[in-house]
Amino acid sequence: MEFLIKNARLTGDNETLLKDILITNKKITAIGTDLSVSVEDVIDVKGKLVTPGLIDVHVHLREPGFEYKETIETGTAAAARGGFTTICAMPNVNPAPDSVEKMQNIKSLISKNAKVKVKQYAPITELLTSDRLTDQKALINAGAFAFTNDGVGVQTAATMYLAMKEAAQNNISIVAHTEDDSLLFDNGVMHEGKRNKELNLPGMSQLTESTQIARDVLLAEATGVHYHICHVSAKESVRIIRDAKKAGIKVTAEVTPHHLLLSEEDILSDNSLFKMNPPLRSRADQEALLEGLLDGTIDMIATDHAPHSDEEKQGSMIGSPFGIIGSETAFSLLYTNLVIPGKVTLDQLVKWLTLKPAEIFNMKTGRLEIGAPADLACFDLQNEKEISKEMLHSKSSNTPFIGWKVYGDTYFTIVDGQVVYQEEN
Ligand SMILES: NC(=O)N[C@@H](CC(=O)O)C(=O)O
Ligand SMILES: [Zn+2]
Repeated sequence: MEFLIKNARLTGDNETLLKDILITNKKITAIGTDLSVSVEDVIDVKGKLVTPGLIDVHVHLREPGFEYKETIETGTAAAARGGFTTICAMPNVNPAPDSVEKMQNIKSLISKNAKVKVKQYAPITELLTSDRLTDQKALINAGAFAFTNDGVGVQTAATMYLAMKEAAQNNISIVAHTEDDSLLFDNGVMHEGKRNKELNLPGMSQLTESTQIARDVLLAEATGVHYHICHVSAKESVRIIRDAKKAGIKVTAEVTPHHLLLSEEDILSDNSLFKMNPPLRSRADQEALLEGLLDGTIDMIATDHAPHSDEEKQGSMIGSPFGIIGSETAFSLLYTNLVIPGKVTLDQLVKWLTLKPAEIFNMKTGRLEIGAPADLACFDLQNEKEISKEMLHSKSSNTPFIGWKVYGDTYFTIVDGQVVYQEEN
């Protein structure tokens, strides 16, 4: 099996230099200008951007247990539609994969239904909410990618400490949704700041996040584990991570597209499409996240694709679940709103979505080089599109970005040399 992608713009090269990429048996086998090979299968992309397939270390596929929101099939179709070729699935499904048997069940659903590469997280503790640690060694043998209780924070320092000690020995990462429930007062639905008061909605303090990060970086230092922080949202968190990195602690962090592109000020009314955890914070927090990404404090961008049904996500924030989808719009939104205005470069954006997660989580993909797996994405930077419900492949459409106009929509996505998404005309 051999095919050729012609006239691709690659990051790192001059915009006008176009290259050809040869794919043989699932691998990239040649990259060059005017590759003179005779293959039958040729896609001429006419100067469109070709990148390594994007990597998303934070998605919710909802299967098993919540198939009305998303399935492995629709969630991976959404990932492919967004240019993602490797995604890491969170364990807050039902039942959560906290035993070998449950992990094997999810792995077999993935091998039957996934359209892109899926790595599966296992819980840090049984049921995600108990203080009983899962059997890390057994779950690693069953294929666990890393350990996280995402959706909820690990509430006691002792539990986190013991989990980290064990993970350090097993040479595996602890990935944390940081939220101290004891600092959550009155069932907050948005950032405790200016706008929640104007809208008369209960707030969630940034302290729930930043204080738990402070605790955890010290535990990470003591145990030597690799500690990765999910969806950082507050400027205080950025400061702690920056200091922890300076101190040589093995901490890494991700930020979502929505926390980079929106703040509480964009919430004009009580609309559940703007409800996510952590919430959109202040303009100063939003700016600190971009600064943190630019100076290397924050390592990568991850979507936190969190589908919920229309019924669940209509009306008020009060009573609706936290979370918005993100796989399909991440690249185009970030390209349009960060690269075009010159806040970040295209090379930086692509690295935060490919090489950085690959390096930190030891993945072979995420690189466009000879010998690498033929996981590729192609984006159309020339034509503008409006984000609409109809274009989405996810089962859900809970995103506040519907109606936004973007450049950089996905043209095609290739996994192991197979086209898994192609734009329809
Ligand atoms: N981010 C969210 O608001 N929701 C996520 C959970 C999570 O990632 O914390 C979900 O599972 O819906
Ligand atoms: Zn989370």
